[in-house]
Amino acid sequence: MVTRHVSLLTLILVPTACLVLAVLASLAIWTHYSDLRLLDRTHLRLSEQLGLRVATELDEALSTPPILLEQTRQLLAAGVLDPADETAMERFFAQTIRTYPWITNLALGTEDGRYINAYRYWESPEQIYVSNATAEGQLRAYSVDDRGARKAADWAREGFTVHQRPWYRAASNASEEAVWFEPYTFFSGDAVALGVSRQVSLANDLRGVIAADLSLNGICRFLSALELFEGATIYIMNTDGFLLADSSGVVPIKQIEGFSSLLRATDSPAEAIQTSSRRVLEAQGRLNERMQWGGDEHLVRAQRFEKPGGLELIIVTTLPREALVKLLDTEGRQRLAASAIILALALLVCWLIARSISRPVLQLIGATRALEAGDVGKAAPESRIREISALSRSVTRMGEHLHQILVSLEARVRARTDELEQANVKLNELTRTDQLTGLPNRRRFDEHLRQEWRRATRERYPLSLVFCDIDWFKDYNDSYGHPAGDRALVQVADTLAASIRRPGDLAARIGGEEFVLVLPRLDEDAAVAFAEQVRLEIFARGLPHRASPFERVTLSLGVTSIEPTGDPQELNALMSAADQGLYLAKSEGRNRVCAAPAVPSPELETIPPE
Ligand SMILES: Nc1nc2c(ncn2[C@@H]2O[C@H](COP(=O)(O)OP(=O)(O)OP(=O)(O)O)[C@@H](O)[C@H]2O)c(=O)[nH]1
Repeated sequence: MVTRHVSLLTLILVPTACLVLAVLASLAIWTHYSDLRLLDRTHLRLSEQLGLRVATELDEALSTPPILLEQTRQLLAAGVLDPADETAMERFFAQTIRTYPWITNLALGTEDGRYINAYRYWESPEQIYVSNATAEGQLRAYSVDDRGARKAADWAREGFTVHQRPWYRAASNASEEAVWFEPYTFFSGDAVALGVSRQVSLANDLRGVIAADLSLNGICRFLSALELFEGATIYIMNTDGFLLADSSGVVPIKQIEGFSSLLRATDSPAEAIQTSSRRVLEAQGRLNERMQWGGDEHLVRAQRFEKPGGLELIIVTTLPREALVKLLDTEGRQRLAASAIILALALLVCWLIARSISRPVLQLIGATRALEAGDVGKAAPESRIREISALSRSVTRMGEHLHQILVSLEARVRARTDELEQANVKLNELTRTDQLTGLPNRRRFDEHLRQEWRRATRERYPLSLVFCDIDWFKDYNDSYGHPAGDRALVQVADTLAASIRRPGDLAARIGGEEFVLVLPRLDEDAAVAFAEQVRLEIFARGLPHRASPFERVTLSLGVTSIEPTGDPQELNALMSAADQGLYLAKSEGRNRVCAAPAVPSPELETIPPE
């Protein structure tokens, strides 16, 4: 099976990156769904809060007319104000509406048909007017100054019947409670007004009706000033479906042939109002549902607003879902960007971590490969990671240990090699030495003879060879025993060894009781003299030999000499001549020296020089 290898960097980087991606993706999904839930909650809460704010504002604005009516009623009842004193009444009305900027009209109508009022137009609220009508229907209007005194006549009209006015009729049909009458538009066409009227008792029990009107344009301004996001609408209508105020910033009035009138919400040019109002009216002003228009889903919330005196209004908010989603999308994009940055940073950190782990590991691999290659002296690289550092120190120690082992091994091998070499020298020596006598043996003799023969050839001097053989040695052994024979051999060997003193001379044992002397630089005569000397020395030692006619141990010696020319047959000739000399010595009675000339002959077996 083939093992697939993965790098440490990949092993750390890929799973960590996948993990980070998975966490970010789960977070994104979770956030998305939690955003949607939050969106729905926010949607609802926002429309509730908007409705509440509008209701509060409306309540405050609409609380003024009834208060003014109550104040006027009390003053009339107490006789402080006298309807007969028109000038005082006018001034009181003019000064009162000047104090309340949203109040557009304060009026009194009496049962006997007289009428007194103060009013203002919406486009020039600073300018106050008064008007008054006689029981005969002559109506006169005047502008007034800051103190409420008539400044100039404004306009006049005949045939004014106060009892026909809607506000008068509304109150006179009711009890003494304040009654809200139908909303109306200013004949100037720039405001929608809402008013309240009530019956009052005047001096001498004469009954009359007082009324206070206020413009809803202030509410319109308040609605348009609310910070609604794009596509959101808020409007107020009455239960008959007439639009009183909305957040568009335009007063909801329709103009037909120079006359202004109230606009039905279902006729509004604003799609949000037109579409939602129908459903709101069907639901009688209580609604909280999602509706679809303009390609977006809207949350439509309607609440009723009621005040004593029969005022029933509906406050409607429509909030598009898309706008909120867009807000969330902006948030989402920011979150996405932040996530991308976090992801990039996380990947960078992963890569740094992976590299900080893999790099020292790779360096460690390098160090162990160096160890493998035999480079044991190097320290493994250090790392800041504790575990890798421990591993690195361990590899270093292993290297040092290996180094020590190697050094001691080398020392031991050197020592062993030295010992072996010495043993070899010794062994070599032993293989060239005769064990019994300690003299060089046959092998050493052969080497030495060749060596001296080559040198004598080179340097052109004579080379002599002497074969020595103990006489009647078999009988010696037979007479004295083999160990005694050995001792005799050793004594003869000692004598021979002692006889040679010059470099190049050699005394060797080449057979049982056979010895040889190699004598370079001696010619035949000198060699014969040397051999004679040796024979005499052995003889002189007087080693007893009862089986010998000389009654002592004696030597027979065969001498030969040559001036070598380099002919390989010369070595054989030397050997065979020395042997021949020895044969002569034996055959002529033993205990003597005989010489034989060394003659190289092709019949002789050739001893190779090496
Ligand atoms: N003790 C002892 N005897 C040895 C050794 N090597 C050879 N010999 C004996 O030497 C004797 C040699 O005998 P031969 O070759 O017959 O010669 P020889 O008796 O000396 O007679 P000639 O040489 O003719 O005088 C043999 O009996 C061998 O056993 C040795 O290392 N120790």
